[in-house]
Amino acid sequence: MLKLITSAQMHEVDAHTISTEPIASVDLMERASKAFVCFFCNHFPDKNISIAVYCGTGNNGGDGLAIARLLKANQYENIDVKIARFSDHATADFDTNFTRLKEASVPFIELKAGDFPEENADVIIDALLGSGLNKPLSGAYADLVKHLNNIEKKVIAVDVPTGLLTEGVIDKDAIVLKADLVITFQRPKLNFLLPESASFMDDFVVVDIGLDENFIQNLDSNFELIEEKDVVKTVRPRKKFEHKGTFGHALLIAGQAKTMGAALLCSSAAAYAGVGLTTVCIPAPGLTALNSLIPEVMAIVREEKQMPEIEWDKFTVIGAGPGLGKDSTALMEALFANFKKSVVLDADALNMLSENSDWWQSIPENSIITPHVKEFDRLFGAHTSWWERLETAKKQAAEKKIIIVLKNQYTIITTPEGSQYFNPTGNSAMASGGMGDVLTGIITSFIAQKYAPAEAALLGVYLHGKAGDELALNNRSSVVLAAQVAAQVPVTLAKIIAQKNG
Ligand SMILES: NC(=O)C1=CN([C@@H]2O[C@H](COP(=O)(O)OP(=O)(O)OC[C@H]3O[C@@H](n4cnc5c(N)ncnc54)[C@H](O)[C@@H]3O)[C@@H](O)[C@H]2O)[C@@H](O)CC1
Ligand SMILES: Nc1ncnc2c1ncn2[C@@H]1O[C@H](COP(=O)(O)OP(=O)(O)O)[C@@H](O)[C@H]1O
Ligand SMILES: [K+]
Repeated sequence: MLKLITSAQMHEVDAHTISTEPIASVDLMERASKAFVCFFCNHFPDKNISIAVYCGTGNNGGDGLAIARLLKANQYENIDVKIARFSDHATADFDTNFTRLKEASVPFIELKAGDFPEENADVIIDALLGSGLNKPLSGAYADLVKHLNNIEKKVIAVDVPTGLLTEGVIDKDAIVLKADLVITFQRPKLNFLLPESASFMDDFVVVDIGLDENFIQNLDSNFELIEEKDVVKTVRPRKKFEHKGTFGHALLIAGQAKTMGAALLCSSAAAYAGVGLTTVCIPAPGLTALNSLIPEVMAIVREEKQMPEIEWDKFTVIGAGPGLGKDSTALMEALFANFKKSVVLDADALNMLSENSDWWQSIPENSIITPHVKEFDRLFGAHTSWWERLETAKKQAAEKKIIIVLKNQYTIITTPEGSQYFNPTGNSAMASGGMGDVLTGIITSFIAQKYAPAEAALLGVYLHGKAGDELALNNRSSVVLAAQVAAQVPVTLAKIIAQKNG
């Protein structure tokens, strides 16, 4: 896991690294600037492009000055620097780099508030403000950023897009210099992982600047980014002599006439993810489709008005909700009355739960809910920002002793203990119907296979996204369908297990 930290903590890490490595802060700035330039040179190999580096007078601006000098040393000849000296304050490392810039004869001008020259460069490097932002942009900075946004150039931001808060509620009307790419130092900033950042930046990459990792990992933060090695550590390869009884029996309660596909998708995904036995509880019209698509899955047929006979004790885990419709409250109540092990609730199970809040007290501890944003808000009330949703998830997971999987580009898994794990896998080719149903099947399958529910959630979310990445990225496919992801899971899983075996 990579611990994710606030800007204030990042400043602590800088200070700690400077004093204990030890390294002069201006040398750390040089190291950060080199890391930026190294990525930039690979990304923009054409040395003839014209580049304008906009610098503030803090350390982000200091980085900008060092970057301009290093780019010139790397044979980028068409460089000029624009310094936004809108106050008397400049950091010592800015001043040192200003002297070095002049020594290296990189052309520069100092901008005057309200009088900005025309910009003809191909690329703008944004080194105006970084993680030191402590209030919304106003005055000359706001004017400059609006001016640069209007000219619609390619913008590469240093560490943070100017004007974007790295954590806390992002104001959707904030004045931010929109970046095509952010080359950020050491860690993704928390807000880069929340959907509101999409209005201000298209993408980011993280470059290592050699800060003290041990110190970062020991900082007090409940936010973590899942790494592949965590998943490699968690998976358990199958052993000789293990049989279907070893891998549990999952029941999925899903599907209705119009949305039978959801039942097929979640139950097949459970089977592909390796559960020993899968049963799906569906209405009769789904039976032929089920048997044709995936004969390995067994069925409990339910009639419209009649409760099906379910031997609850037979099942290791139950996943409920995909395509279920909202008129299955009696079945859900029977589930909660009869089944005391972890359940996985998704889709219509969550929609019914939001209208039957007394069910909460019957949901077994360490159960998992997998809402997308609308289901989350239906359950816990409307939110105006994702930062607030993070706080709500933490509070609700602790109060209800459940694991909350809030789905998105970077799905967030919140445990009852208050940890919040961001998942890095997955891509927009997966934004297609049925994808969540597959995730429900996968997580249910891992619980059946005796992974602890939090492990099953982490493993399931990571693998689901990774399977989608393999399909979309390796095949250059712009759309991936849910059934393809389900069928890819065993392949993805095998690659993870192979890493474990060395
Ligand atoms: N040793 C370090 O601390 C390192 C810092 N690095 C760079 O330093 C940056 C952080 O530098 P600083 O802390 O100097 O901060 P910034 O350069 O981001 O901002 C400079 C100053 O601007 C002022 N400011 C904040 N919000 C403002 C607003 N809305 N309008 C006008 N002025 C505002 C603040 O006084 C702030 O300290 C990082 O983003 C990174 O680019 C890197 O060089 C790596 C090492
Ligand atoms: N842009 C994306 N990047 C990563 N994952 C995505 C993206 N779009 C969708 N997904 C994943 O697909 C799933 C969609 O779930 P959900 O909205 O419940 O779909 P459905 O209701 O159609 O089954 C989630 O796991 C989500 O993380
Ligand atoms: K910046």
